[in-house]
Amino acid sequence: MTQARLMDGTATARRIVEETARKAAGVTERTGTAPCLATVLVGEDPASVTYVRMKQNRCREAGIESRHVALPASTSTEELVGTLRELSADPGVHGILLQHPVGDHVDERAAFEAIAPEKDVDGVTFASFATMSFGLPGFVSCTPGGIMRLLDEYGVDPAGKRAVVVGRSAILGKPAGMLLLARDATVTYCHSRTRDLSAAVREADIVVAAVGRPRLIRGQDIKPGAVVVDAGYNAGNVGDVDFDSAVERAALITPVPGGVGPMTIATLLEQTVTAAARQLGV
Ligand SMILES: Nc1nc(=O)c2c([nH]1)NC[C@@H]1CN(c3ccc(C(=O)N[C@@H](CCC(=O)O)C(=O)O)cc3)C=[N+]21
Repeated sequence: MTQARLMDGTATARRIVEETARKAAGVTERTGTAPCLATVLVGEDPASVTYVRMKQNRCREAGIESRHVALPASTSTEELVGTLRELSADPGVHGILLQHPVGDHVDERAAFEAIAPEKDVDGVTFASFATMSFGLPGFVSCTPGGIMRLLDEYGVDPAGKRAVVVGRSAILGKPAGMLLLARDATVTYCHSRTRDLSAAVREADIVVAAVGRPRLIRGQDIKPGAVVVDAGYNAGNVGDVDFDSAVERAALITPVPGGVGPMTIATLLEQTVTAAARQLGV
């Protein structure tokens, strides 16, 4: 068996960001206002700080302004909701990203729901989940949206295929399965209560690993010729897939880093410019 072909998220994301930068410049030229993304971070978790900084850097490269709101770890649900409502009402802000996680004492769902749907460029609100589930136009969760774009880029049509999503989180596993379902895949969700995960994964034509368990999915569980998408983000840039063994069985596989991560950010930028264009009437 030959080794899998890599799905290059870095190169694909770079093309998307370049295209997004052209669109952002168009919006700025026609309206005199640059697209603006507000990033909200609760606490100082080093990984979250790094991710938010990467998002801001990509924004700058694409001609998107970013406005950062750093809140202390002690922030209450009410305070966070208040901040997000203000940003939702602020005409100078076109997109809002509340970095997950927000801390156990905060009601993250209540916070997400304080984001105006038209500014939900991270695709975390119930409104966005509904449109994703029905395959209707709207903002998609950034990592799942980035995954679908990468599959398209590499000619993978989910229709009729067995897709197994490992993980069911609100902004990753669950919407990833919904987007695959909307594209006519036969979707199975696996999670911490699944019996015989290996048996389920072995049935998959498309595997999306999104649990945050380093190297949980091994090559021996991959059906030969399957498409393997590693959406796990764990400390030290280790994915949820054991790449070295999986690459021997898969037909296509995403590396970590350089796979799903850059696509997540590219999707966020693209949706921010779309939101700005709509709000500015172009
Ligand atoms: N509301 C919310 N939306 C998110 O989309 C969101 C979030 N919260 N919380 C955390 C996760 C994680 N996440 C990543 C984004 C980019 C990379 C990424 O680009 N990683 C690089 C490597 C980064 C490095 O070199 O350190 C890569 O995979 O090539 C990784 C992880 C977005 N998330």
